[in-house]
Amino acid sequence: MKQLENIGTKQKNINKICVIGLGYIGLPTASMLANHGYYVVGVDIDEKRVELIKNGELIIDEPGLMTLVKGAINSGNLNVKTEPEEADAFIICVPTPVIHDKNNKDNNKNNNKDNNNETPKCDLTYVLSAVNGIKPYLKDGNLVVIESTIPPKTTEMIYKLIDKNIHMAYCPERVLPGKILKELVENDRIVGGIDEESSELAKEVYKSFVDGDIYLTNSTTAEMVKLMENTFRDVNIALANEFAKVCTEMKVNVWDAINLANKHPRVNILNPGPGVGGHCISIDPWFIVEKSKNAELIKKARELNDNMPKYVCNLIVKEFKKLNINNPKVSIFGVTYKGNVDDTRESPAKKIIECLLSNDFNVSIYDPHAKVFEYPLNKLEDCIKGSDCIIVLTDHDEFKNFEKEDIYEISKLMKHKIVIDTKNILNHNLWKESKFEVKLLGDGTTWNVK
Ligand SMILES: NC(=O)c1ccc[n+]([C@@H]2O[C@H](COP(=O)([O-])OP(=O)(O)OC[C@H]3O[C@@H](n4cnc5c(N)ncnc54)[C@H](O)[C@@H]3O)[C@@H](O)[C@H]2O)c1
Ligand SMILES: CC(=O)N[C@@H]1[C@@H](OP(=O)(O)OP(=O)(O)OC[C@H]2O[C@@H](n3ccc(=O)[nH]c3=O)[C@H](O)[C@@H]2O)O[C@H](CO)[C@@H](O)[C@@H]1O
Repeated sequence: MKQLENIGTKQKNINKICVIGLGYIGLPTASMLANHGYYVVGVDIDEKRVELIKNGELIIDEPGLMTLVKGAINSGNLNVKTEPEEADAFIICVPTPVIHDKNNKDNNKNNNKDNNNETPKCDLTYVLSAVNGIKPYLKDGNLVVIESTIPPKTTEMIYKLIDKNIHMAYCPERVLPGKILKELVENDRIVGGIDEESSELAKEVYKSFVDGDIYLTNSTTAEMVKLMENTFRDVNIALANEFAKVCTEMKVNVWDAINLANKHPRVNILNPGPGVGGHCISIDPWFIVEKSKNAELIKKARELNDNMPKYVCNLIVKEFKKLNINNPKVSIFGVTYKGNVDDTRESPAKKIIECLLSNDFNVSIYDPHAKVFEYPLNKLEDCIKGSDCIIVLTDHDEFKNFEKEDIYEISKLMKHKIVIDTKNILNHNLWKESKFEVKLLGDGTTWNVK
């Protein structure tokens, strides 16, 4: 194993870049680099995905992405395949999900209070296998960049595993799904090199397409910065969710209360909802909890958000008992983790559906964006036929834009006219005009139970 400071002279010209992992992050990044003059080899272990990309077929529902990808492929600057090859730089964009490790001794040590020995931790399997995959092609002087979100000190750990005289940096990705192409160019970037030379070299690569500022730091600080950004959002959403629960108890409308509280010049409360999903905010804070014994608030917020689906389900179950509707048929509107995206990873809808099914509800699902889901997806009409209630779980534009006529047509197909809005996105007056009883998450005035 080599020491961090033991780095010799390194080559500085980067012309060819290998991007490992062609998902939501790797594919836009590879295409962007290719469209900015680099020769890029995009690598994914998923053969089907590689074939689809080669044929210019849509694999990710992200505005403008496929045009960018097709442009890159047609220019001859982007070649996609299943195996890496020699290059000047390698950028790793593979998944970093969480695993629930019951036997993690660190958990016992770090979280002595309220510890159920199941604190999730980062699954580095994909990152390590990507690193192993590029090892045979690495040469002295190459640059290796990790973009995958990882726990603090992981870049240093991986650097020590590589038996070559390379540059290395952690450059977290900060783009917002739904606005990836815009934010890829406009966002400021953090580049955390294993040393200053590595930071400078990585900055040169990103400078080719980033209009935002590029800030240099060390790799562990960059790792913390990424995790702190998503934790900040998670903790603030947890606060909004807790307010929703309290307001339901108090028979207050949390949305009105938040709106009024946000009139204060230094208050900006986020939106409550059925839970926090996606491959980022719902998992990244665990990477801090895993490494630190001081992350009490972060852990609590994560648990609170993770419990929202159960809270929503229990509220619905109790309300139906009160309404005396047995074995209700409910129509779920939206199962992606948030509005106008196709990604269902860690979606709160999954947990809510599981819970409703276990309470003998009949469940049918409509989602105009989701392509793959654990449960069958239906057309709108099939989903609502004979239904007792619509439950809106995702803020898709299609739901916001229902017009009076659409709602009337929906109402004709339903058995009972109840709609539960967990995102506060429907035009409630229009639904009421079609004789719907509207129940709003966090509005205690609309629920019979609390
Ligand atoms: N999705 C986001 O909005 C977002 C934003 C910022 C950061 N991130 C982080 O970026 C990373 C990637 O996330 P994503 O959403 O793009 O994931 P993704 O699942 O969409 O894509 C990852 C791709 O990597 C491929 N892959 C897995 N192992 C591989 C290997 N050894 N070699 C080559 N390919 C391999 C998979 O087949 C998949 O196509 C994660 O760490 C995530 O936390 C994601
Ligand atoms: C700090 C930050 O902004 N990071 C972004 C985030 O992207 P994201 O798409 O995961 O983030 P969100 O849009 O916040 O959605 C997450 C979940 O929270 C729910 N939600 C949201 C707001 C709210 O007020 N109430 C809620 O309940 C929403 O429905 C959904 O389930 O992580 C990416 C990867 O690291 C980053 O790159 C990207 O910058």
